[in-house]
Amino acid sequence: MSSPDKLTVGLGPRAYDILIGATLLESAGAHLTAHLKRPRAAIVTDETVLAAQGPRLMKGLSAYGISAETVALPPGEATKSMARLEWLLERLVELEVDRGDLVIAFGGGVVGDIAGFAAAILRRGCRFAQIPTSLLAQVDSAVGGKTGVNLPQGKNLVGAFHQPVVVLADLAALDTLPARELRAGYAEVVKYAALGDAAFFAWLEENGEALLAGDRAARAHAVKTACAMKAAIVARDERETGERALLNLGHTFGHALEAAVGYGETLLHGEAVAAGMGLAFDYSVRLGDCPREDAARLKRHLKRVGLPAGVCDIPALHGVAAEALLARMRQDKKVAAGRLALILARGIGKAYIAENADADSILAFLEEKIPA
Ligand SMILES: NC(=O)c1ccc[n+]([C@@H]2O[C@H](COP(=O)([O-])OP(=O)(O)OC[C@H]3O[C@@H](n4cnc5c(N)ncnc54)[C@H](O)[C@@H]3O)[C@@H](O)[C@H]2O)c1
Ligand SMILES: O=C(O)C(=O)C[C@@H](O)[C@H](O)[C@H](O)COP(=O)(O)O
Ligand SMILES: [Zn+2]
Repeated sequence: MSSPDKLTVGLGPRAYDILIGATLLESAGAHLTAHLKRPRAAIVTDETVLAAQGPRLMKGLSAYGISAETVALPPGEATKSMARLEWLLERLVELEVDRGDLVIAFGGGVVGDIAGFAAAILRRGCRFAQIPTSLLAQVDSAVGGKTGVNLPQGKNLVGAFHQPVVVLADLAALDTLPARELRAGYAEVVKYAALGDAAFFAWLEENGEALLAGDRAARAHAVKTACAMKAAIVARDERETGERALLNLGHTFGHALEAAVGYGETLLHGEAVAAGMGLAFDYSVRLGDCPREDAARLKRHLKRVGLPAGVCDIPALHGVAAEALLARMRQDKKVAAGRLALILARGIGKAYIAENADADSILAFLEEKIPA
């Protein structure tokens, strides 16, 4: 059994390791023991993950004498709600989870975001660990400490920065992830390449399809590359006062698309981000900042793996009012003093923060991009 790869998120007193390997669920107890004050943990998961991967984790805890209480949420984006958060907090209180205990977020980004937020506010703050089981969570959401839930008006509008104490990314868990979910997670992988690493983008063009088809080595490379990039950015800008906003590439448009269709199966977060990246690159071309060929190359790759590259690829959004999307974009957390900020690109691997983006020009752009 080979030992896992280790990266560190260098946040001083809140620094933590990201372990990436193929048998981390079976050895979870070994990696969690140091963080436990008693041999007991509260696992927050969803019903699908519990059925697909739960037995591996339970074995990996009981082998080290750790008992676990489990709270299973319904799967899907709709779970990231205030109502479900209250329900979860009440379950954790019933289980007498205290400040000395560890909450384990075991699942995709939905579980990680809501469980992390619950840990952040339960008894004014409990520690939590991330055990991500989706590609999206392994490459992005489990790292960096953004936690929260959605409001009907917008994504992640309520939340907190709360860092985990450790991240265990088990690549074998991805073997049971449905193909559509894998592809949605792949969009965030493309995001890392598109925002800051042109060589990684070229690697994805060569290896992306193999990664999606199950190539474990390719998955390991993608998880390590994305996590290393995210860890470095988060260590420099934990609370998104500057460069961390680059991780929002595709999200200002994407979150508006997600909220417009309602949170659920119609449009997954990763799919919305893929379409949002296509829009961000196209808008950059329109401003004269990005070569047309780079936007075309990005969109070609997204479409080749089956992801949407714009509103035209999302039938549920055809005919949506541009003003309605812009209104949702105005709820974005990067808005400051009423001014919109967008993450745009000067080319593949060259994202930048465009503060004070022009609302009229965005509206005209959206009107052009939304099919009737
Ligand atoms: N906090 C952050 O930094 C951050 C970053 C990116 C995305 N997010 C958030 O993450 C969420 C999306 O995460 P996601 O794509 O993981 O969605 P998800 O959590 O809904 O998981 C996707 C689906 O796959 C299932 N699943 C997960 N792992 C599985 C496995 N190993 N085997 C079988 N089924 C499995 C889940 O039950 C779910 O149905 C969004 O809410 C998004 O806003 C947060
Ligand atoms: O970690 C970050 O920072 C990100 O922006 C990662 C995004 O992929 C993620 O979807 C995040 O939740 C979006 O953050 P938000 O602040 O726009 O809600
Ligand atoms: Zn995202």
